[in-house]
Amino acid sequence: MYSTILRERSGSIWSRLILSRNMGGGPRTFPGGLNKWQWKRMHEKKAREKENKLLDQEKQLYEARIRSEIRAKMLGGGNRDSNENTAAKKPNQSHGPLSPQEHIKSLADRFMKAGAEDLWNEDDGPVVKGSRLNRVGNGGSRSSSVIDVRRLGSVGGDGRRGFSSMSRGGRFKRNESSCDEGDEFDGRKFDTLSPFSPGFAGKKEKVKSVSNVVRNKGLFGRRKFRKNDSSTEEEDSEEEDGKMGGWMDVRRTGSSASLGNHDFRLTKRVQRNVSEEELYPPLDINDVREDLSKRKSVENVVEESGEPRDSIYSGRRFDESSISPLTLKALSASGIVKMTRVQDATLSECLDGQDALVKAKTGTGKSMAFLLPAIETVLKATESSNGVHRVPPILVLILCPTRELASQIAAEGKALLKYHDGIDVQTLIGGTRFKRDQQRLQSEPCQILIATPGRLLDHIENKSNITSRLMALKLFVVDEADLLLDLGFRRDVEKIIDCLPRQRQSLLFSATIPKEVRRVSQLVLKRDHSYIDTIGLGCVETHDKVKQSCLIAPHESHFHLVPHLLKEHINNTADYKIIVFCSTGMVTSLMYNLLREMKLNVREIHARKAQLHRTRVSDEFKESKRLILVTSDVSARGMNYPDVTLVIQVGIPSDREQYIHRLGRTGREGKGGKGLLLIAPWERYFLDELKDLPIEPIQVPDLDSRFKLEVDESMGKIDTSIKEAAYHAWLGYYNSVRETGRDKTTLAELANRFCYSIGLEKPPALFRKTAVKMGLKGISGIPIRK
Ligand SMILES: Nc1ncnc2c1ncn2[C@@H]1O[C@H](COP(=O)(O)OP(=O)(O)OP(=O)(O)O)[C@@H](O)[C@H]1O
Repeated sequence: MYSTILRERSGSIWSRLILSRNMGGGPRTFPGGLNKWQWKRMHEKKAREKENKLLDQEKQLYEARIRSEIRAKMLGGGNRDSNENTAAKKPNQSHGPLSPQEHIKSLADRFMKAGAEDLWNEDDGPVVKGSRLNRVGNGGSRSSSVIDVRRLGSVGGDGRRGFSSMSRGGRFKRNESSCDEGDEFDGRKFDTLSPFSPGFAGKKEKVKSVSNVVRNKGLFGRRKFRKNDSSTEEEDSEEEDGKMGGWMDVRRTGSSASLGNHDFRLTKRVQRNVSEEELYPPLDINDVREDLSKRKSVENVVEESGEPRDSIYSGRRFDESSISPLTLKALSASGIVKMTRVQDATLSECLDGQDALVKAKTGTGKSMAFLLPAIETVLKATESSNGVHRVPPILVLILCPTRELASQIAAEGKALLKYHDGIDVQTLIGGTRFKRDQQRLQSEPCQILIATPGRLLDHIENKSNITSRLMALKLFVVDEADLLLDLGFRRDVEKIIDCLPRQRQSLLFSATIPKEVRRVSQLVLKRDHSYIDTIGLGCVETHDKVKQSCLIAPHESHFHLVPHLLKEHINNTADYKIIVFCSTGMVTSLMYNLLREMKLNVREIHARKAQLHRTRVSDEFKESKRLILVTSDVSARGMNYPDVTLVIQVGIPSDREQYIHRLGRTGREGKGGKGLLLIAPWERYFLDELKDLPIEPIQVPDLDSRFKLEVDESMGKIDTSIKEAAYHAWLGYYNSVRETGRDKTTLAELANRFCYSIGLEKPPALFRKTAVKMGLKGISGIPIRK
């Protein structure tokens, strides 16, 4: 009956349409009171949606088919295709439109630029015991390898490890992704790459560990990864600070959510369920011996140079190198004569035009290690060019994660260019007007550009003439490379790389280079790049002169303990300079307000603050003594605040690397310092990640009741909205930490304890949508807004 009515109704509509069309001009109104164009647009939209849905379904089916195919091969079906040659002869055998080989080839095309083509090969796929390993080994014959780093990789003895652990849904590495407010995470999904994604095989690289040059023959297992599905702040989408990602579980890890107007920091830490040995099989003992003996001989050289063992300097002087006299003049004007070890180890390699991945401890002069070759590159290119450009091309591009760091590197570059006429450095960073950037780039052309990825990409995508100016690029530097190649930034970096010429030199620098980053570094670097590690095998990334301690105390006592610890340090250190790191911007803000109420000399920096404020405070903190800076992770990387005497980290950092970078704000240029990690008993598990670092546990100090009262009174004076925002941020942060995020009831309890400890009478309600996203709807203790 309904269908008859419908037919009748639709019939009447169509007959009316036809009738009116015959009358000319078409109907004035369509069903629902829509006009002709609205009606047309509605149908177009519906068609598009349908098409997208179909495409999505098709994509999912395709991926599922490939996954099951791989799983089948891994779980005993391996024999079916054990002969890779056979597989190679039968493309399209069972993968519908694309065989794995074709698929890899298509991915290879995407990444096909100098150095990246070898991320992929036709053999990529489930590896059969022996055969692949042997082939890779043979392929590596031209290497003068000391350590077969291939064995570090996930393709181990049975040749299937990396892949099999993945296909089992295994986790690879904790995922760390933390974003401070204003990051670019806002709701963007970083989609899953194909199961074949970063599968790297059979590659070579030179590995130079202070002295020893080792060829890395390829350490490449497979990873499937997905950026956290997290949404954060809406405010400044360009802000990159604190934007971090990490390798993830094959499955989506934890839940995360938008916290509306509250800041958010996302961390997913995924515990391994495959052993370290399984992922990174042990090195051959002979290789290690050879490596160590080489290292010893270099250490002797360093000792012979007259520099103390723990000195950051190598003993070589800059005037012994081939850098230009004008740069030398600028160096000596700044009182810089001797090279640090990282500068010594990298300078000749970088000046030779080699690609390099460089690891050196925090505060040892990495910026200068890439700025000096950058200047030489410009000099060389300008000499050889005929100088006919109306606007000089950008010859050097330096990418770094935060605005403050970009400005700092630019200032250092300008100091080195003091006596060079006609060479200039510019920055492209968020927090400034886009149009103004364009005008500045036009009116004050530069050869060296220092940029944060988001803003540079904005310029590239908005078709300002930056893309054409980048066509002549000679040198591409990525500072804090592990962070920029991690998932939070990698897509942007990939897009930027797509705009750069293939013929270029690339340098990656960081104080921490996890093995995973070594693997993906080939997205940027050429196959034959050097790996220069001035820290060395078996040595820790932190400085001996920095005394590290850990204090484990209930979370609700942290707001009492921090002022106590600060006062204690201030009383014992005449020229104190302290940085307090908090987990999110809004918690930073709360801590800042508390310390200010307690009449401490304190400043705050986090991504919620306007750029003008951030720059002003950062500059002030650089120059000052007897000052406390409370900050989120925007200050964790690269910032060179001289003479910091103490770094306090409140709550667990996003990962081991972040702990090292935060700690690295003290003990710079070979000086001493102190670091204190303040965590709650239930955060103790994080210490496992730091177990190789010399961290001393310390006793929880006794706080007298008068002091506690003083803190409570000061807390009482803080605006409730700041506390509520801090509670939400806290909840968001720990909800996204895997260990705490998966047990929502416990999380709610912990959050409530935090809430009472900051003087809130009851937990502030969450938006329903937010609670749903966070998986907290219906959890007792989590109030929802009506
Ligand atoms: N050869 C040198 N002699 C004296 N001072 C130097 C030398 N090289 C660099 N410096 C100074 O050392 C300080 C730290 O350098 P820089 O910020 O480049 O360290 P970094 O290794 O990049 O640290 P991070 O890992 O935290 O980014 C700076 O003030 C820099 O000017």
